[in-house]
Amino acid sequence: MLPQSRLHLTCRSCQAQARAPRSYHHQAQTVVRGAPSPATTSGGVGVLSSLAEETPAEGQEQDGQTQMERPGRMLLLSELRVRNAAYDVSLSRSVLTWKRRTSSTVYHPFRPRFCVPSFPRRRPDPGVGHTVSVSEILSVREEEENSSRRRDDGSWKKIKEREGKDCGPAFTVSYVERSPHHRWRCAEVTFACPEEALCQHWVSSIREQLATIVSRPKRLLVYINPYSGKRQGKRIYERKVAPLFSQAGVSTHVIVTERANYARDHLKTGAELQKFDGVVCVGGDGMFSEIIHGLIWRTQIDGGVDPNCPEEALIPCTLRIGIIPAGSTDCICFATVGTNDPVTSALHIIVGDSQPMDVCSVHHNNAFLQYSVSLLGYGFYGDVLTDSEKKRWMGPARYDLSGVKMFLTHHYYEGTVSYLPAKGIMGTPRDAARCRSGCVVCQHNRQLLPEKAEMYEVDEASGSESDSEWRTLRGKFLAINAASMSCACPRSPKGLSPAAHLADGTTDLILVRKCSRFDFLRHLLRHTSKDDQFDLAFVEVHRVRRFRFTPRHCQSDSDLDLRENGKHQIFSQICRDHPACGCAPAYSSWNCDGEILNHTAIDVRVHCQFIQLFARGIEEPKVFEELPNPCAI
Ligand SMILES: Nc1ncnc2c1ncn2[C@@H]1O[C@H](COP(=O)(O)OP(=O)(O)OP(=O)(O)O)[C@@H](O)[C@H]1O
Repeated sequence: MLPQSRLHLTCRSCQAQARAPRSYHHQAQTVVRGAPSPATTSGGVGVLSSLAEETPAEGQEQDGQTQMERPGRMLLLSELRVRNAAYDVSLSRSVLTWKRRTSSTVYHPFRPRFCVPSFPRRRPDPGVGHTVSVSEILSVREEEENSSRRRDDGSWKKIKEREGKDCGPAFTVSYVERSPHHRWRCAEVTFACPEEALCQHWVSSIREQLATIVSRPKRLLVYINPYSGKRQGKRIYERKVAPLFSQAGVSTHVIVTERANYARDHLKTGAELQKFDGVVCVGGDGMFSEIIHGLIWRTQIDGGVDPNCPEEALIPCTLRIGIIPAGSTDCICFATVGTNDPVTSALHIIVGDSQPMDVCSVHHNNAFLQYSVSLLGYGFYGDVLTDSEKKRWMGPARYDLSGVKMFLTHHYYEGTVSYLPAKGIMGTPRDAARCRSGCVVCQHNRQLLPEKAEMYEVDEASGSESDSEWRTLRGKFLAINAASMSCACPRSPKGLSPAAHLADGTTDLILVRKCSRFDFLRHLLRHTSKDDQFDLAFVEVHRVRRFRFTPRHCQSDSDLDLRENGKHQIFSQICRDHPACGCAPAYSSWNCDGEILNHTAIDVRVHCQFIQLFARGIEEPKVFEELPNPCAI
C-alpha cells in the first residue's frame, strides 16, 4: 500500500488544491512527499511534459495566472500501481496516461492481458509510458476485492495482475490497442489504489469523461444473416461481438434474418428506427447492400422524396451503419476499416467512429433499380458474377473458377457510354495518394459540391447540361467498371481503382476497350503489382459524377432493355449458356455490388457522403508503428 502522503490528486472540482502550486513541476515536488521528485527522474519529466501538452491554449497565461492555476483539461493525477510497480497516472479530457516511476523497487513490464510476447525480452525501459485516448477507452470497472471475476464465457478466473501484494482497491480500464494490419484489440490494465475513495474517484471520473462522448452508440439494431460466408454469422456475433458490446454498455436488439431481403423489408417498414443509434449488419457485402437499401428507402419515404426519380435530391441517411464481416466477400468492411476482422469492427462501432460514404443510385428509364457503394461492372465482372451464381455450392472458390472461365471466353460488348466529368475537384484516378482516415480530398471535394450541384441544376433547367458537360464514347468494351471506392480486398490489395475515394462525390469510370487476351491479362495482373493498371493504350479512366450506358442493341430501340427484346435475348442466352457455339453474346449484365441488375441500359448518379458508417477509414500505418507501448506490436 502506498503511504497516504505519497498520493497526490488534482481535480477540476478541487480548485484549491490545483491552484496552490505554480507549475506542474512545482506541484509534483511539493505534493509527492517522501519520494524522489518526479521532475528529476525521466519518468516524472515524461508525465509532466505530457500533461503540459494537454493543457489547452486558453489555459495559458491569463490574468497573470500560470497554466497550473488554470489546469485546463487535466482532471486527475495520482501515483497508482500496475502489477506491483508504481506509475504516475493522469487523466485529462482527452487522454489517460500512465508512466512507470523509476523509483519503483519492483519492475514488471506491463503487458496487456491478451498480449503474448513474440520478441526477446528487452531491458526495462525507464521511460516507458502508455497513453490511451479517452475516445478509445471502452469501459472502466472497479475490481472486487476477492481478486476474481467472471469471464465472458461464464467461468471464474483468477486475475494474475492482482496476485501478490496489490489486493486492495483497484480498477480496470479496457481500451483499444492497435495490432498490425489495421487490427484492433481490447486490452486491459488494472490500477491498484492506496484507498477505496481514490479508486471510486478514478472510476467515476473516467466514466464521466466517457459519458461526454456523444458519438458513441447506446442502442443498436443488429441483423444477422445466418447463411453468410461459411454460415458462421451467428457464432461470430455471439462469441466475438456481443461480449464487447455488453462490456461497453451498448444494448442491442438482434434479428436473425429468415430469408433474403428480410432485413431490407424490415427496415423499409417495420423497424422502429427512432429507438436506435445505429444499425449493424453481420454478414457479407450482399447483406450490407440489403441494409443500405432498406435505410435509404425508408429515409426518402419518411422525408416525402420519390426514390424512383433520378433527378430528385435524395435525403442523406443519418443513422450510422456498422459492418461485422462474416461473408465470403467483405470488400466494404475491408475498404472502410482496413481489415476483415469482427473484433476490430465491433471496436470501431463501440468507440462511435464515423466514416461518410458516397452512394450511386442506378436507374433505368426513370425507374429505380439499385444503390451501389463499391463496384458497378459490365462485361468481364458482370459475366464473372453471372457465371459464379450458378456455382454457389462451391463457396468463395466459385469466383476464381468463373474468373478464369470468363477470361478465356474473352467476350467484348458494344455500347455507348456518356459521362459527366467531375470538374474542379482535388485528386485524379492516377494519383499516388490513397483515401485514408480523415482524407482531405474527400473533405475538400465535399465542400465544393453545393456550388457544383447548383450549377448542374441550372444547366439542367435550361436544357443545356447534356450539351455543355456530358461527354460520349462509343466502342467495343471488354469491361466497363465504375469504382466508387478502391475495391481493395485481401485478394486484390490495390483494388480496381487504387486512388478512388470513399466520400468525394465521384466514381472512377474505367473503360477497357477490346484488346488481345494477352493485353487484358497484363491489365488484370497489374491489379496485384506495383504497375499502373491504367497506363495501357486500351484502358481509360475518368473521375465522374454521373454516367449512362446504352448497349448497342438498345440504341435503335429507345433504350428498351434487352430482356424485353425477344429475338436478341433468345440468341444471346443460347450463346451465353453454350459458349462453344463460337458466337459472342450481344450483351453482358451489370454486377452491382455483387448483385446482377435486370437491365443493361442504366443511368448512374453519385450522391456525395450519403450514408455514414461506424468506421474510421484506413489508418496510416504510422498510427500504430509510433505507439509508445512495445507490447502493442
Ligand atoms: N436468412 C437468409 N436466408 C437466405 N438468404 C439470405 C438470408 N439473409 C440474407 N440473405 C441473402 O444472402 C445473400 C448473401 O449474403 P451475404 O452477402 O451476407 O453473404 P456472402 O456469403 O458474402 O454472399 P455473397 O458473397 O454472395 O455476397 C444476400 O443477398 C442476402 O440478401
